[in-house]
Amino acid sequence: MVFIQDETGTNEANGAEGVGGTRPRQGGRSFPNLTDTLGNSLNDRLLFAVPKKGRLHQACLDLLHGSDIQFHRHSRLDIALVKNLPLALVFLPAADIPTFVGEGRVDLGITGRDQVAEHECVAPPTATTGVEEVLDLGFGKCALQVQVPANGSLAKPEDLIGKNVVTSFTNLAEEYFRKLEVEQAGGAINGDSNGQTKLKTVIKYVGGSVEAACALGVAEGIVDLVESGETMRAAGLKAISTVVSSSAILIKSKHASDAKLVELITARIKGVITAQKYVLCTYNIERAKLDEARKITPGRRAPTVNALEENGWVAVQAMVLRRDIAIAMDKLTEIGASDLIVTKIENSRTGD
Ligand SMILES: Nc1ncnc2c1ncn2[C@@H]1O[C@H](COP(=O)(O)OP(=O)(O)OP(=O)(O)O)[C@@H](O)[C@H]1O
Ligand SMILES: O=P(O)(O)OC[C@H]1O[C@H](OP(=O)(O)OP(=O)(O)O)[C@H](O)[C@@H]1O
Repeated sequence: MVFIQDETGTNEANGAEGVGGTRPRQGGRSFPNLTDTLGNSLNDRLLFAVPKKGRLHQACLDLLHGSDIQFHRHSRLDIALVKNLPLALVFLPAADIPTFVGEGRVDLGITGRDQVAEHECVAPPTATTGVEEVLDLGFGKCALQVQVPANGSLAKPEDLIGKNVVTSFTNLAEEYFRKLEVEQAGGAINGDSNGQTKLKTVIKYVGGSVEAACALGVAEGIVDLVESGETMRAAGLKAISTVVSSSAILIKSKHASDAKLVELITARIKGVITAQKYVLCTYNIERAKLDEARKITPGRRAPTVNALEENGWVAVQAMVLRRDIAIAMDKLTEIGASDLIVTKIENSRTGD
């Protein structure tokens, strides 16, 4: 349960500084379970939902740290007041974050794109509800895939029609097999009394260890997340189709209460993400080779070039994608660059 206590009797909101300040409580948001003192302070704060456990949790904490969002989370409490911004963090399961943000109860959130897609199957966005994607955070990359026993007879998703499929993503799985069944029936399948098409495929929910379902005889196939593929291989499964590709995303509500603060947090997070993606490469090169060198390290806008005291030589500095740096260094060395230095970027603001 999400709740908060004021253990010290102090109102930490009074210490909040910076963007935002005291704002009127946003429309429709109420926290009946909160004590008065901290309830008031929460209503003056932007609420930011963060996965409380699982694969995205630590990466989110690192991102908050890099963005200088300072907080102390009391043990067992799912809300933490941020010390240096009018912001409160709400620790929730990744699967629930699209609901809270989509209904405007929480302003910002980080979750997987797969979780947003799963939520939108049952709560399609309207003009006033639903989430808006602000940023792709570049971590938590995985794919929700249809998987079957590697040495079995099933080879394509259509082979699972009418069979048992186990998943934690029942909405996406239902939507996926409904489409397949409609396609197989040439566009028409029997409707039930609500006009909803009746699925032949049986979709069963399990909360975790989905990969065990086939070996245990609960299902002929599963719909589950794959990153490295190790879990799938170890369970003797193979992927036969991808339902959704996912990564962690920053989302916001359509009613976010403090647009300026949302912008500031987005800029900080973007700065940290960019810093993680790039390194700074500096080297010396003969001016005659500068054009070639610029092609290898074009920088984000352009490289910085400074004249060296030594005649005919320049010093170059450029941001290079971390994943490309080894090849760039090989190529620079080949054309005669010297004194190559690669530096980690701690933080950044790139202005785009
Ligand atoms: N193997 C993975 N690699 C990368 N990202 C993943 C992986 N598994 C899950 N994710 C991402 O993390 C999100 C949360 O999944 P996870 O299973 O960690 O959450 P949880 O169910 O809250 O935690 P737990 O499984 O520990 O109870 C997923 O929706 C997906 O976006
Ligand atoms: O392709 P891989 O790198 O092996 O990752 C895939 C596994 O990761 C997730 O489960 P997780 O380990 O989070 O635990 P869970 O089974 O309890 O959900 C997912 O459900 C797969 O089981």
